[in-house]
Amino acid sequence: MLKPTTLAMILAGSRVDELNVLTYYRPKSAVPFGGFGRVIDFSLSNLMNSGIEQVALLSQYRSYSLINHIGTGAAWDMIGRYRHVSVLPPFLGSEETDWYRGPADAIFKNLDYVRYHQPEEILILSGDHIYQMDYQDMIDYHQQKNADLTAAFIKVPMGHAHRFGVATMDDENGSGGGRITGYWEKPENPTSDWASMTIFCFKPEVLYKALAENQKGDSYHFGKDIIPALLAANYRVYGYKFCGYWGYTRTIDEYWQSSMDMLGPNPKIDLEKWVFRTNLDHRKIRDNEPVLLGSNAVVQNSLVYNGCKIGGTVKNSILFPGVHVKKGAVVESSVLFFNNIVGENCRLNKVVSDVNNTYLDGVVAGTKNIAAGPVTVIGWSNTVPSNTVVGEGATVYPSMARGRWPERIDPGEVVK
Ligand SMILES: Nc1ncnc2c1ncn2[C@@H]1O[C@H](COP(=O)(O)OP(=O)(O)O[C@H]2O[C@H](CO)[C@@H](O)[C@H](O)[C@H]2O)[C@@H](O)[C@H]1O
Repeated sequence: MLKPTTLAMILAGSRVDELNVLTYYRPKSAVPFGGFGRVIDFSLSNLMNSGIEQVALLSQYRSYSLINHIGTGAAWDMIGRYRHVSVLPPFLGSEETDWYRGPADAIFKNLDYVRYHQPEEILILSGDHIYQMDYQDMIDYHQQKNADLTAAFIKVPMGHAHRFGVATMDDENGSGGGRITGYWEKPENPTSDWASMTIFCFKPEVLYKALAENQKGDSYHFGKDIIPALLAANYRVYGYKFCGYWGYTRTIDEYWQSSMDMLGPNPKIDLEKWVFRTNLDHRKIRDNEPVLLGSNAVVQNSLVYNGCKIGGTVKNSILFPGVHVKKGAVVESSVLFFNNIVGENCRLNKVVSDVNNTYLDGVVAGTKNIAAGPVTVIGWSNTVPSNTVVGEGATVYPSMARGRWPERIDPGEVVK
């Protein structure tokens, strides 16, 4: 008999078209974030800090980097007799050979796994977001209300509400939350600015029944299908209000902004206060030598991880392990993933650069207007020839063959 407890199922499946080249080879949850980790580390660290130790991850889109990153789960202390993090990719069933048709279907297809754990409650959450939250507070609220489903909501600017599932609650002004009185999935003209964070706490029997019913339809989403069905059947559906920071990072601009939110004198994401863990063995992060600052190096307001070598100037930027910035080069307001090499006298402004990119000497990439100009994105494994100019807001796809590079890439151009 297993210990009855909370079982967490992390939805880590999707590609997210708006992040284009960053999710070309990996799901959004596996996108590097914060100078040494991945987006998924926020959910996993939240679970660890909330004392939730039975975790499964559902992924079907190019899961390789995610599986590698999770490893044994030891990074989040999730290894032991009653502690684990399992990756559940789609499988060939005994009768059918289906991919997950949507998040609700992904959970449905793994219900035997869920039932085996005999959870007291089931926490379903997206692995795609940047936030620090104690799920235990939400579970306490769920139990206190004797709710069938509790979903977490955060206030967003009204102008953005159409991008989310939004709800009205019967205790609009209360601090905790309230019973949900109306729910709309990505409505054209929203009447509420409380956005669903895709964090759900279910009573197991209610979830099992709702997912079985949902299989009769042809759409398999929690926001679009499951919540409205439960509300229509008069189940006890509650909203839990979250007041902390939430980085949605759905677009490149949001990804860049959330990264910048880690800098400054009062970062919005404090990795120290709420313990943040990542797998230090993945990509051998643990083995990186100390940062080497050359005699002319200038580093201001930046996160620079071990394994970096700086000979030039780095301002308001995030450098993952193994980044080299050679002498005379200036990197400003940029995020450089693992093992980027920035050659002499290069200038990178507001650039997000995926892993293993090399900028040969004299490359100029990005905007002159850091405050308002667009982000420039360079997909992984590119070697940018000397003196190339990459215009602001350009997107370069991964692994552009050497030699095919134009001398100049125009602002906003997409190069494949
Ligand atoms: N086949 C699959 N297998 C496994 N995981 C999968 C999957 N397909 C998607 N996922 C994951 O499920 C979560 C929800 O993704 P969706 O694409 O269904 O919704 P979207 O993110 O647009 O909006 C949602 O997220 C916003 C922000 O939380 C809410 O406001 C809104 O109501 C909600 O629909 C994501 O974490 C995604 O990675």
